[in-house]
Amino acid sequence: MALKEYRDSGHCRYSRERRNDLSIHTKRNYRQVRQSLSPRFDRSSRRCTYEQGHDFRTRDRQLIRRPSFRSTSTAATVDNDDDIEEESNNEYCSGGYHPVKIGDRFANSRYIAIHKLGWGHFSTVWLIRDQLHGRYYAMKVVKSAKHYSETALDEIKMLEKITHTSPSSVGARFVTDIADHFMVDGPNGRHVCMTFQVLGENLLALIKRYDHRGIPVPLVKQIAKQMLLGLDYLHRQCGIIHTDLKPENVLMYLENVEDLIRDNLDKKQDQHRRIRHHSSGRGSHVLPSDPLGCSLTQDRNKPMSNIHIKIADLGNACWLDKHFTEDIQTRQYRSPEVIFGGKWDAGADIWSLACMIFELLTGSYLFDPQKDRSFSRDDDHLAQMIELVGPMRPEFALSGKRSREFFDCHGYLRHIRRLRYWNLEDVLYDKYSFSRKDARAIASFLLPMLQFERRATAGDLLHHSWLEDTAPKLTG
Ligand SMILES: Nc1ncnc2c1ncn2[C@@H]1O[C@H](COP(=O)(O)OP(=O)(O)OP(=O)(O)O)[C@@H](O)[C@H]1O
Repeated sequence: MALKEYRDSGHCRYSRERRNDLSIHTKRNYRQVRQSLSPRFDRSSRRCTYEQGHDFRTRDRQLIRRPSFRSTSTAATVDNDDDIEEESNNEYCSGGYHPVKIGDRFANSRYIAIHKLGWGHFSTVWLIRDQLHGRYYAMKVVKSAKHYSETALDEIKMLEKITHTSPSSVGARFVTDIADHFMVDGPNGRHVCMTFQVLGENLLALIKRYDHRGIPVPLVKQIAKQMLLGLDYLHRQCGIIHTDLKPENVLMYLENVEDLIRDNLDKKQDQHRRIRHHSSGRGSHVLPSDPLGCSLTQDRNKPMSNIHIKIADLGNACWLDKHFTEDIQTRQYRSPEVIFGGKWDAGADIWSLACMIFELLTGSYLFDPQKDRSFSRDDDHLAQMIELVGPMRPEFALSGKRSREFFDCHGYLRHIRRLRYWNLEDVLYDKYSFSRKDARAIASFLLPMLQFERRATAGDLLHHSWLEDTAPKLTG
């Protein structure tokens, strides 16, 4: 079965299909309908945003603050997915990407471009060598248009806060920090550049490696613990909310990365030389992303027993006390308060984390709402949440700027009246075949993160019994 077909899109969708033979919900239409992307420009935050429509089972999920609707990772290149494999040559234009060539020098010749690691809508990412210390870094070269540069400058402030607040605290190990930043001038304008530690594949690649059947529980526990330590550091010590947590934005850390890079470079250089020669002849700027992360993880069939992750891509992050936009979070990981325009805080990240952990355990989205003739994608999303977690207090449901679009004056959903409850423990047991004991333990860990109000904090969750035997051990 094709990977794309295999990956289902949320247990609730299936549950409705299964249970609603004659109900109004049978009218919900789950055909794969691609809606056109409709750009909205958020003037208050100077950020262009996109709402991507129904596009389930594609690898990449919508991104909000930046006009970013597709990015690719090294893993995508290797898996030959049906994603767009490289950035568009058309975006090498004024305001767009900087045309980096292998061997180009940056920051007064301190850094030299070695090869391409990946790209996003916002930037291209390059392996560079620091000529001063002989170390390797990943360099993000951001598009030059004003809103990209301004967003990147905000990102740098937050990355510097992360880097300097308490680098020796255990949580800091699980969040990406910044090594250097500088500007580069080129034919398409002035570009912000940032350098980072070189990391490996993202967690979506790991989900794929396990054929979307779920990552082994001990590995998921390690990821959950590290994510919570990282988030506790981000939220409590740095005062930062990530706002776009999802498997794509969590990268795997590589041991002995410098040695691995050196081992891999020789064989790749020939290939690059050929590609550079080939592409320059046609006036193309696009070099293929090198699947460095994949080759560096070496034997992909070898069972993994330990994992070390880093929370990455702070490009959509904001301060606890200064939000740049109210349009946050990728659809499937979006919290209810964000959907109905209520107040949100660091708890929004905790909601996303619960969705992410469920996905790591099962290979499926926790929520993947779809629109239909009689209800919107937001209506369906809120309905799925209530079906899983239980009813919302009317005061909570009606507390947002957009609440009246979705809820009547009693706090009931306006457009979807008939709900079928299916609690998380039963979903894990019935649909995903966890034992009753495991299902209960997982649900007891995830449900405090899915509370509509008084959601657990990262610090609270670190002490949950589900993570008791998982490293790193907490002191004190
Ligand atoms: N530190 C790193 N080490 C290795 N590869 C990296 C690193 N950072 C980013 N990459 C690679 O570059 C790709 C693009 O990075 P990233 O997603 O941060 O870019 P972006 O322009 O912010 O994209 P997006 O459209 O996702 O917002 C990643 O998918 C990954 O493959």
